[in-house]
Amino acid sequence: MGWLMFTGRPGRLCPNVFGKLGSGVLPALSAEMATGTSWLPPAERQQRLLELKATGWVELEERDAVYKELTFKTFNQAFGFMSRVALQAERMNHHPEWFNVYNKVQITLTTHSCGGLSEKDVTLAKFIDQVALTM
Ligand SMILES: C[C@H](O)[C@H](O)[C@H]1CNC2=NC(N)=NC(=O)C2=N1
Repeated sequence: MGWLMFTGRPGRLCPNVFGKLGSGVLPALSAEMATGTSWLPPAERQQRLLELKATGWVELEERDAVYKELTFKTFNQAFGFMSRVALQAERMNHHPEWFNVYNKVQITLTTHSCGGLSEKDVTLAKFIDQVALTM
């Protein structure tokens, strides 16, 4: 698996992140902010991306998403891994885009509702790393 250069793409604002200004000072707590599917503040985003890159995730250049390719010994292991991730994805209501051929699983994480990376992608990526360690 190749490592891509950090593209330096600034964090993008998720639609509705700042809702309607209630009192005029603080942003309203939007549904995205409450569920962890909103834009990550730039400093936090940079820190989380550093952590994910340290475990083999790469930022995609063509869209605001992270990608990782995992190789297992057998199809059974790959499918067992996918089953565990699928159950967690369903619990989180946050689903990976993925592709499997025999013992390889390619995973892309992004958040549809905000069109980019959110806290849920980071949480799911870290869960995926933990599961992969146990296979
Ligand atoms: C309607 C429902 O909330 C959704 O479409 C959920 C399900 N899974 C999801 N998965 C991902 N990756 N991003 C989402 O925004 C998302 N939204």
